[in-house]
Amino acid sequence: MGYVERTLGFRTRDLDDRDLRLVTDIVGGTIRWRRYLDHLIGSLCHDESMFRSMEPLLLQVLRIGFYEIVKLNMPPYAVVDENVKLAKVALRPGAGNMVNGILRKLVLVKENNSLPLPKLEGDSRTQARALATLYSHPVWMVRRWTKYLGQEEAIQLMMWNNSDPSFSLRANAAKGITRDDLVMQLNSLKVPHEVSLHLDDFVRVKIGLQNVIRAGWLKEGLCSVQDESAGLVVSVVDPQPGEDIIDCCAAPGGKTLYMASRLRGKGKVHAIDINKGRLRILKETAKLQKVDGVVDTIHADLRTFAENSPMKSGKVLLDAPCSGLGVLSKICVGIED
Ligand SMILES: C[S@@+](CC[C@H](N)C(=O)[O-])C[C@H]1O[C@@H](n2cnc3c(N)ncnc32)[C@H](O)[C@@H]1O
Repeated sequence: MGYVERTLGFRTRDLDDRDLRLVTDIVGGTIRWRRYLDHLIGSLCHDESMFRSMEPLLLQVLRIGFYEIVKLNMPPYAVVDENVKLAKVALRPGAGNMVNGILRKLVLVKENNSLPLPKLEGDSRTQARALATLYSHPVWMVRRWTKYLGQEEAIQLMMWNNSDPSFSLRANAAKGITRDDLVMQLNSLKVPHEVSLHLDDFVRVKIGLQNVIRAGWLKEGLCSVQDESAGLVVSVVDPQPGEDIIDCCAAPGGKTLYMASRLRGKGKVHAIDINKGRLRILKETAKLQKVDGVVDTIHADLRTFAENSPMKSGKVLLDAPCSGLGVLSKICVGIED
């Protein structure tokens, strides 16, 4: 699920759809582009020490203003006005003057097409540092991707990471929900969507996830947020009613639950995981999604599990821990060096 949406939670309940999307975008965008924004803010401060010693809240207000002007291309003077007000309310009147001064400098350099950004030149280390700023990624990541993929592909990957993520929803067949039901619900919520080209139960959603959350469909287990890529893995396993399947690194259960729903009440998915807390989430979600009858959770370390347990199955899924770098656009974290 979108981490930003989840973090904002109830604080946004009084906003209309348009404002909600804007807030979500600003929060996600300022986190994603932090390195880039901080570089610009630092460059437009009088000196390095002014930037280094800036109060966190003031820096945050500036990041919002910079993001709105540079990345969202919002009307600059409205942005200055709003963020000056914000600084005055959040901090004190004097902070408004400072925000005013720095944002106006930004408006000027942007209008003159002279944003103080690093040039892509020099040795590979210098270029990596420039790319890290331009695309707001840690230097080590830029160096690793440039080495393995080449500069062009590394840039494409970083642009993808910083783009707005899209999500997929899976209709929960175990609760009698078809994709058509899900589409009808999305239509009634006015959430733009398109059906998956690859998976019968999936619908793609770019914006409006908050509306789905508010409608309670996720809480009631009628559908779940699941990547199509995860769904495709399950398609390869192709669970059939009556089968016994072992899911070796199962929690929090995205693939287990989809496999379970495809068993149509007959068979078992044996869900093994070393992490008790994550396994508990899996168990609770299985109940919510009405597949608990075909899910058997096993708290165990896979490295020793096989020695003590003679479990056999024709189908075994191993979704081992990974770096998580493939889902950066979705989890929207500030990635540090
Ligand atoms: C990539 S996640 C699995 C995601 C899951 N398949 C899904 O679709 O939601 C990897 C999981 O492996 C588990 N894990 C790591 N080492 C393990 C071990 N030695 N034995 C069992 N599970 C392990 C972690 O606790 C984590 O939940």
